[in-house]
Amino acid sequence: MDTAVSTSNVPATSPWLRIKHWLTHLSLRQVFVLVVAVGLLAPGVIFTLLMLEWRRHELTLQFRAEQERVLETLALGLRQPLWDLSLNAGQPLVDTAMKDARIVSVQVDGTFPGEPFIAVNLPERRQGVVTHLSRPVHFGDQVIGKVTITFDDGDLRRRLAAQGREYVLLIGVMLVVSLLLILLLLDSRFLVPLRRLSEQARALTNHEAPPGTVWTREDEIGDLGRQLEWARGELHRLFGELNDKNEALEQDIVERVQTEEALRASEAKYRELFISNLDGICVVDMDGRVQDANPAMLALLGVPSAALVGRPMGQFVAEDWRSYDDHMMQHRVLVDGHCNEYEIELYRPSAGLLPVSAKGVLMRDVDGRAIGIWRILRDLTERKAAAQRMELAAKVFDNTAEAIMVIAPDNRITSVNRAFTDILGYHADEIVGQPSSVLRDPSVETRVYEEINANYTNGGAWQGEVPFRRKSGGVFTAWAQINVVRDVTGRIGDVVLLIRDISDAKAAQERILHLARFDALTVLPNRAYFRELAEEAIAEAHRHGVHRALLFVDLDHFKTINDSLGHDVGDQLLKEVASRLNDALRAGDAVGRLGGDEFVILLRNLDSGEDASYVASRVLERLARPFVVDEHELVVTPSLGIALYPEDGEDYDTLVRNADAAMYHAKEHGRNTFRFYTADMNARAREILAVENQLRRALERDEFVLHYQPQVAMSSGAIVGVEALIRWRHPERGLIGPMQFIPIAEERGLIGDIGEWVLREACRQNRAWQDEGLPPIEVAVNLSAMQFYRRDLAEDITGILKETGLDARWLALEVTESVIVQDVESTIATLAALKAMGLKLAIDDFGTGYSSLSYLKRFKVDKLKVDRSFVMDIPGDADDSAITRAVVNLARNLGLQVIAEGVETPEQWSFLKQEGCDEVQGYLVSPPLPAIDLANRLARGAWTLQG
Ligand SMILES: Nc1nc2c(ncn2[C@@H]2O[C@H](COP(=O)(O)O[C@H]3[C@@H](O)[C@H](n4cnc5c(=O)[nH]c(N)nc54)O[C@@H]3COP(=O)(O)O)[C@@H](O)[C@H]2O)c(=O)[nH]1
Repeated sequence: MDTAVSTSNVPATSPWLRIKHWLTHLSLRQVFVLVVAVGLLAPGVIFTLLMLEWRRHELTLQFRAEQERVLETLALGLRQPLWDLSLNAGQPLVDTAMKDARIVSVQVDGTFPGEPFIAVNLPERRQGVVTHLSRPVHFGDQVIGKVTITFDDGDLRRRLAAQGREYVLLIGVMLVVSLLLILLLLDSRFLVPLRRLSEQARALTNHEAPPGTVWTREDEIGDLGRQLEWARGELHRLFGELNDKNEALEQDIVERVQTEEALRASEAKYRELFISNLDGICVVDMDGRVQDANPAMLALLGVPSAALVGRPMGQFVAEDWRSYDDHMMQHRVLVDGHCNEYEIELYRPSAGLLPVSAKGVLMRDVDGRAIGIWRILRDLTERKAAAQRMELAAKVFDNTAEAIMVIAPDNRITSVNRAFTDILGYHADEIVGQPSSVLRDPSVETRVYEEINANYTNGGAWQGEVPFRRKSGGVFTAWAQINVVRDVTGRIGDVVLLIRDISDAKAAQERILHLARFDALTVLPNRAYFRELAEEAIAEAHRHGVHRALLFVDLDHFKTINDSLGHDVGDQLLKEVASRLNDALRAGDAVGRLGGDEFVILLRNLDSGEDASYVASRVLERLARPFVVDEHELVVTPSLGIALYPEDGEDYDTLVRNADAAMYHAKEHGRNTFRFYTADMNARAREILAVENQLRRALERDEFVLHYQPQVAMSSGAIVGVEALIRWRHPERGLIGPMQFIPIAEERGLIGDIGEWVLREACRQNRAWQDEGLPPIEVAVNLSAMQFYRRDLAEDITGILKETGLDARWLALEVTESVIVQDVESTIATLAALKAMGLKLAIDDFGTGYSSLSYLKRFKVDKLKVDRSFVMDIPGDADDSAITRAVVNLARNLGLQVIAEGVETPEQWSFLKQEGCDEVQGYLVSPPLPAIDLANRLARGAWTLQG
């Protein structure tokens, strides 16, 4: 290889060198082939050339002889024709000669001048070299002409070339055969064994150990092969030994390198440990002088290396601790080889004293002699602070008001504080070691606790309300703060639980929430909370496409009771009403108090509007029974308005507004009833609002006026009294009847002032009539419930009578039956007081209310007024006739007067007269009249049926 490289690098400067270079690259086989080829080819070529030359010479001689013969023949043959100058005789001879293809031309010249005698020329026969041969033609001794023949040697050349090719072919075949034979011999005898020898030699060179080769040949090659085989065996053995030694050596080297590396690594590690150790470490010699110090030690002392190394370590120990430290070094480290940790203070030149823990370890050399001391110092500042913190934490742990419990990862309680034992009732000994689940409230599903566990496990902390069970079994709600303590790997360690008993706060919160949501008096949902409930129910109904109903409930004349009997009674009544409303509802329905005497009912379970009317009827029925409050037996009727979802409104406000409008409608229709909302009610509600506003100004503007309807005695036809009936001279709407504004005035609390005006005006007018000299008559004034139950009613009337100068006996008060039964006891007292003043008292609309006969006896009234609804159909209607008859009889039996109102027909008159009714009032006699007209009627005298 090396040779090849060097050889190839030799520049081929000369052809010889190039050939040499080429030859060195030839294989042995190529060399053999080359030698054999050259060896065979050279004699072959020479032989061929010689043979060819000899042949050419032979053929040339033969060709010359033939030329001479032809020339001779022709010269002889033309002797006669030329002599005779007979072309005919000469021409055939020439033509015959021209048949020889080697003759290009024949020219026969005579001795005469001019044209040749015969000339035949075929130039196309010229292919090689031509020779011109001439011979004189003798006739006798005389030369008579000359024959010239031009010969072409092309044929001769062709024959020579063919001969050459034959020789070349022969030599070629000989060469190939010879080569093949030689190569065969070469291969079997030389090249193959040589190749084997070469492989053996290569194997030796490559230190390989091929299988042993057996040489049987007895020639030089066999000898060489055997020698090589021996050498191979020897080499193999030697290499084996060498390899073993090498391996052992390598192993040795590897081990040594490893040991050195381990040593270096260990040294580096310990050096690194020394350098990076957070503890201050220094080496001091046996005199106590610092030999080496790590960065932590320098940092601890706050000095550079130069200020420490070489100095006695004792200089850096606080003076108070120096002898103790010395003692530890001398008597512990030097004697025992080491000492346990002890505390001293270091003196730091620039930063004062530092508490440290100190340790010493004796250093020995290989012979065990002490050569120094390792001094290890650790800053105790943080540890001391931590200890203080721990101490503080322990104090906090024990003295905190919140119960603290620590739970180990296996869910067992590992420690609790004093507050824990106080709050949960367990002594620490009883609870530590127990599973935390003993504190669970058994009524709460385990799943809830598992969820809490999962929450703080995932988040690391959790806080919230958790129910806990005390040792006593009692359960309380606690605010628990759970914190997970994780180790540096993030694994959950202990769990710390802070438990604050919030049962009181919770109760207070619930109370507050309750107060915020529920009406304090009735404990019904208040306006705001009821709205929430209703809006929820509406949203739910919207989702499910179902119906809801809202019932607006307003108590009729509740204000009267409140004002007359006081707020305590009113409150009690409202509570009772609330309770009865609740009782009237089915589960799922709800009632709330909007304020005052206004309640609202939410019906969830509703199939149709009929259901709502059913509930409304039940409410009416439940409230119909008298309420007994503080010995007062009170009758309170409600008016209800019903609005349906979604027909009458799709939101709470609309539904309430429409139910309210419907409720007013119910009030307008006699109260104690219910009405479903209809679209026109809102218009009516607006109208009512407008009326209310105008009513407030009507008194100031003197827009009220009284009409008087005569009441005549049936026996004489004389007008014995009048009923004062209010009218409103509305600036735009003209004269308005009381039914259109009295209920509104009552509802809106305006009736007090209006009623007072009516009383005063009626008394004034009656007195005026008397002053005019008209026959004295009673004037009956209607009292609304609110007026009737006013505490100072008697006082007011006394004042008015006094003011107007009317004698009390000419004033009658009409109170409806439904009003007086609202509070029987109060009524009795009020009626007695009024009676004592000398007034007349009549029960209006008698028969329509719920008065009991026993009460009637106790009511000090003078007159019963049969309601127009009974009179209307007498005598035709048997029931009404019977009722009217019964009322007349009752009055007579009780010693009361009886008056029938709404008498319109003579038949009614006759029936009433026949039954013994005392007085009548009605259109038959006269409609209500202005004061002046009434005065005229009075002046006219008695009324008769005919007149
Ligand atoms: N608290 C007060 N209430 C009052 C006052 N003024 C009237 N009212 C009450 O208003 C109701 C309606 O009164 P009014 O429209 O005046 O009707 C009275 C008569 O006009 C009517 N009447 C009388 N006779 C007939 C008749 O033959 N047919 C018929 N259809 N109606 C008739 O009856 C009303 C009187 O009824 P009553 O009081 O029950 O006797 C009415 O309830 C009044 O009480 C007031 O100042 N304060």
